[in-house]
Amino acid sequence: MSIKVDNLVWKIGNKTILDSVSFEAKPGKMLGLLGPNGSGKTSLLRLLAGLKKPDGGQILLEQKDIRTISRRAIAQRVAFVEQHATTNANLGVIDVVKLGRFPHRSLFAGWTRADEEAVETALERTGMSTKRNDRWQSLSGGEKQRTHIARALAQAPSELILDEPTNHLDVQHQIGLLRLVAGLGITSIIALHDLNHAAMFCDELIVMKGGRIVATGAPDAVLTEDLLRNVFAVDARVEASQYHGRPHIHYLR
Ligand SMILES: Nc1ncnc2c1ncn2[C@@H]1O[C@H](COP(=O)(O)OP(=O)(O)OP(=O)(O)O)[C@@H](O)[C@H]1O
Repeated sequence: MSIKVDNLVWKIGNKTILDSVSFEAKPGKMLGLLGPNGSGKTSLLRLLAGLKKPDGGQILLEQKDIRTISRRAIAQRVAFVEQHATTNANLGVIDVVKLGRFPHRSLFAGWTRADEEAVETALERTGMSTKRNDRWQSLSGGEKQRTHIARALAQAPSELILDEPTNHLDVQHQIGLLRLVAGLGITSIIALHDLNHAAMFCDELIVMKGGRIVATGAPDAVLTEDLLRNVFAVDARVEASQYHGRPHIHYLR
């Protein structure tokens, strides 16, 4: 068990945003978080990253309640890329990526070789090496997103949480990013809107609707025609892809 969520409840005022949410993210596996707009994906991810406190239930990180773990200790193992991630406007790409090393550095230690290597590898893996000296403000939406992902990778996390990380990326970089995350071998939880991409790359899926989990399991068990109709309100046909064996959804016109 890497992250375990038990009967989680989160409210804003009187409104219940997350209700009785329970699941496990297995070590080293890629868990896809799906659901229509407003179903609670971002809220759940923010709680998992320790940015919000639950009103009920608990989140366990390696069997320890997240409320008993310090912010710094959480940041040393959990990296979170938010959906509308922004950053201080005057930084260069390399400065943003270096921020990922912050949780690992002690007050008096200088910049180490390990810090340098983590930053270089992260820039390389996200295809941002050649843009290292560019200013944040000069980047395209997709390049900003890739820079934030590089920052998260530089953090060398054991759990990586990504909120719609592909939403600004061209198709090459969407596939590249999903392939990268799938190949990292760390526990990842990733909110996605593209159900075919989720089916192709994720080991397991969670589907949310109205703040509750309505389905969990392997992509072929979860992505049924009934679920697509009932949860996403689309008519579709699902077949096993002859190219990758995972489910492939054909939406009907
Ligand atoms: N600060 C807030 N005040 C009131 N309601 C909120 C607030 N933040 C989120 N909500 C509500 O919580 C619900 C879940 O929102 P959330 O952003 O978690 O959904 P989501 O599944 O990530 O949606 P999307 O796919 O559109 O990004 C929505 O109904 C939203 O209106």
